[in-house]
Amino acid sequence: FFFVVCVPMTCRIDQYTPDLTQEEVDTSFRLALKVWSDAAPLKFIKVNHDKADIILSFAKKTHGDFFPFDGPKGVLAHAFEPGEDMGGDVHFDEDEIWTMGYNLFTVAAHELGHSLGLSHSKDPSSLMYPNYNYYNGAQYTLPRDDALGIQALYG
Ligand SMILES: CC(C)C[C@H](C(=O)NO)C(=O)N[C@@H](CC(=O)O)C(=O)NCc1ccccc1
Ligand SMILES: [Ca+2]
Ligand SMILES: [Zn+2]
Ligand SMILES: [Zn+2]
Repeated sequence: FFFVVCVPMTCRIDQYTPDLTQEEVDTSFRLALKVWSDAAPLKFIKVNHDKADIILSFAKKTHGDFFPFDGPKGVLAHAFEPGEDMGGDVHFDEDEIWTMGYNLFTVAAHELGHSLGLSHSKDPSSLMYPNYNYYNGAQYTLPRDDALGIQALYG
């Protein structure tokens, strides 16, 4: 028997999108976080004050980092690998039309993989594959490749 210590990560939603209600955004993010905390000893704590490990926000075009978004389509979002300040943060391209389940959950789950330290996978069936595949948030199970990846980091 070994005692698994959960790695606590604080999360904050900085900017919402007009495409969805606050409740829908919170739900999509909660489901996306759960994908990872179900696969590795991670604990996500939602905070509202400033300091947080993972800050999620929506932005368009140039938005304060060196990776301006590109308008509709193309890049949908990006995330920074774990670290100080912008480390772990996730930015969603506001020029996309964000919808419930269809894509906010999927993109958030993919981006959070980056926030936790995972890079893109070559396995086309993985969540961390560079190209977008639709997954339904309801009965989603993390592909094996991604589960192995996150356990290599936090298992
Ligand atoms: C070079 C980076 C900044 C490209 C960017 C990405 O991978 N962010 O994590 C991105 O938005 N990729 C698109 C690729 C594409 O348009 O097909 C994407 O849909 N990312 C979200 C995604 C990718 C795979 C599975 C689920 C969601
Ligand atoms: Ca875009
Ligand atoms: Zn950004
Ligand atoms: Zn990616």
